[in-house]
Amino acid sequence: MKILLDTANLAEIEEIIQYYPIDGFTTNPTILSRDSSDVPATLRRLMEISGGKMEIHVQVTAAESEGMLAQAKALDKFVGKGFHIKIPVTPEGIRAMTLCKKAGIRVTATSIFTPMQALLAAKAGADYVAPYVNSIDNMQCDGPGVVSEILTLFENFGYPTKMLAAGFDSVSQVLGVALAGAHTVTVTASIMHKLLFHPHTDLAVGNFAADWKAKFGAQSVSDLLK
Ligand SMILES: O=C[C@H](O)COP(=O)(O)O
Repeated sequence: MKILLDTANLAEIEEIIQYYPIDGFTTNPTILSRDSSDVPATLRRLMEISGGKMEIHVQVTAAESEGMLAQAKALDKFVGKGFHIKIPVTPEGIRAMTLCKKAGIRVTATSIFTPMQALLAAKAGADYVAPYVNSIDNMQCDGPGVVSEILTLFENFGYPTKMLAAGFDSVSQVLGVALAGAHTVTVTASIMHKLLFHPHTDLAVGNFAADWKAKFGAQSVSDLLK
């Protein structure tokens, strides 16, 4: 399963990529307006970090399909390898997805809340669909369940479209979509840390260090081999 970071906060990103195996970045207009005062510079830094090996998802800001296609073409030329254009599943968006696929641009259908929205995006040629798991949960529906239904639809009809589950607020939601078979998830920095954290891991590591120090003091295990 691929793990992307749902942020354009470069300080956060630079810290996280030192520790975790990250496969790319997703942004949207809200994320970029919150995290960036110079969008081309932010994208350039993401491209440097990626080195052409990671996914970079950037969303259209146009409301109609021709504008979406023009923005997708410009962004695709700017970002290059790993670029995906994010397009919401409005009627104009579905039309834009078909146009972008004809232009050879990889498409992530976004703002998805129902299996039928995902099915229409897949029919329009989307490479990824991005349902917002926590928002679906908060509408008293089942976010991971919707992800699972979408994957069943893709399997039923043989669509190659992949799942990019997004909009998480808990580790259990990420586990839920992973168990459902999501190919990729995008998470905030905070969720990324929580995927690993467990107090008993910290306790165990602390106990190992204390037991070692009590017997061998400051010597390390490799010091003993000398
Ligand atoms: O780009 C999509 C975001 O991951 C959605 O997150 P949100 O549901 O927390 O707004």
